[in-house]
Amino acid sequence: MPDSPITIAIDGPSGSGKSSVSKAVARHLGLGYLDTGAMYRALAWWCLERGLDLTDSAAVATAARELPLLMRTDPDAASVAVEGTDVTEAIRETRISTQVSAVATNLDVRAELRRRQRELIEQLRTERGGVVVEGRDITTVVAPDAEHRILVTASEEARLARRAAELHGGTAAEHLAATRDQIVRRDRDDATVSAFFEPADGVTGLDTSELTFEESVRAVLDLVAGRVAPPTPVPQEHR
Ligand SMILES: Nc1ncnc2c1ncn2[C@@H]1O[C@H](COP(=O)(O)OP(=O)(O)O)[C@@H](O)[C@H]1O
Ligand SMILES: Nc1ccn([C@H]2C[C@H](O)[C@@H](COP(=O)(O)OP(=O)(O)O)O2)c(=O)n1
Repeated sequence: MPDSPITIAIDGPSGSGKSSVSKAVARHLGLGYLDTGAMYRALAWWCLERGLDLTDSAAVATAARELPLLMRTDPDAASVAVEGTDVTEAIRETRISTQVSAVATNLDVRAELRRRQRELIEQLRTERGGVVVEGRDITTVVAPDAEHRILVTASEEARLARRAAELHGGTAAEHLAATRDQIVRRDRDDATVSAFFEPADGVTGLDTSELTFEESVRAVLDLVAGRVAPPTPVPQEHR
């Protein structure tokens, strides 16, 4: 456990590598791991399970407040359960990936899930010495006071290729086309409620386009250890 609690906040668009890198960093540092995207996905899964229309904002907001969600935050055994059902795999299905933005762009939903995320972060700081928490609005809204704030990015080409390899086992043209909606359209929708393409003031950008997975993990560990200088603040008159 670190001497004093730390929160490492990581944001980024889909396929930038934030989930896999965050989990590896948490494992390496012995911290908790919180995947906030999984919380939005779990809510989408539960709403569909109950036959709710995802465009019915009031009904979905009520579902967010009632959601019986259990996030397991051990990076070696991270899982998500809703009402006692393990949905870790189910929430990764394409039907969820293509519909989750309808839930994630509901502002009442965001308020409720942010409240839960902050509670979990506090709990992990107390009980585990800290947390690596990743999503779209962690560096800016959920945990702007985090000890470390990083925006992981990658070119659209790299993100498409990574997702296509994960989902379809290859980067052939038809795989890339099938993946495009899940990445490009979803990021565009999600970007209407969070800013995750450019690092906010004080947030360090990390472009993983040309890095291997191991290099990305090492780059985050180096930033956290202070081995790489954080970005120089832009003087006021140059902003
Ligand atoms: N340089 C890299 N950094 C991070 N992930 C990479 C890299 N190169 C390839 N990958 C792979 O790309 C995928 C990224 O997926 P994921 O971590 O789920 O991204 P995100 O959470 O941003 O959507 C993983 O399968 C990961 O192993
Ligand atoms: N803090 C967060 C985390 C995720 N979201 C949204 C964005 C996505 O559409 C969904 C699912 O996020 P997730 O990180 O699982 O998606 P990817 O793994 O990057 O494809 O939730 C959000 O709005 N705010």
